[in-house]
Amino acid sequence: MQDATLCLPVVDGRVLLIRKKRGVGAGLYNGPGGKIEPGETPRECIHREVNEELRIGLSEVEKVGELDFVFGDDPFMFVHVYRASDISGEPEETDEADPKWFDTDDVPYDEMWPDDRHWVPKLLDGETFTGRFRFDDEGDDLLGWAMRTDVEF
Ligand SMILES: Nc1[nH]c(=O)nc2c1ncn2[C@H]1C[C@H](O)[C@@H](COP(=O)(O)OP(=O)(O)OP(=O)(O)O)O1
Repeated sequence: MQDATLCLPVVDGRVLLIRKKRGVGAGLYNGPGGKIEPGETPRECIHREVNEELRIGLSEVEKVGELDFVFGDDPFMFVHVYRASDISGEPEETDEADPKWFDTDDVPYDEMWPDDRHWVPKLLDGETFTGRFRFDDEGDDLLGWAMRTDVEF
């Protein structure tokens, strides 16, 4: 099972997403983040990834969720989800990511992973959650999901 992180910065009624240029989910909008490296904590990972992908810092970072993705019968990725209430610096386009701010009531769910419409609204509402999402073998279609809210991390 691959461990990874995601962060959604939410500042002044807008959420910062990236159009991913390569890797898993390339072409989709997503929160910045990536795979946890050996010896790294999830928190260290999210700060490194956000700096690498957007050249910004995060502040007031809170863990809000854990997501378990399964492709077919195989575990695919376990993702630690963070929400940041502030950033430092101006998001820049890099060879990994193109940043874009969206109003929190205008999130582009049709251009995101299909699970996102189930958990991103909870993050935006200030809820905490765990979720398990089962896709087909290729990871294209979401076949089933279960979530819990009000989880302590
Ligand atoms: N179903 C899903 N829904 C979602 O919102 N984010 C998902 C997801 N499945 C994977 N992700 C995210 C989690 C994590 O932030 C990211 C992992 O993508 P990558 O493997 O491209 O990561 P890296 O940036 O570490 O890649 P490389 O450095 O290119 O190996 O994709």
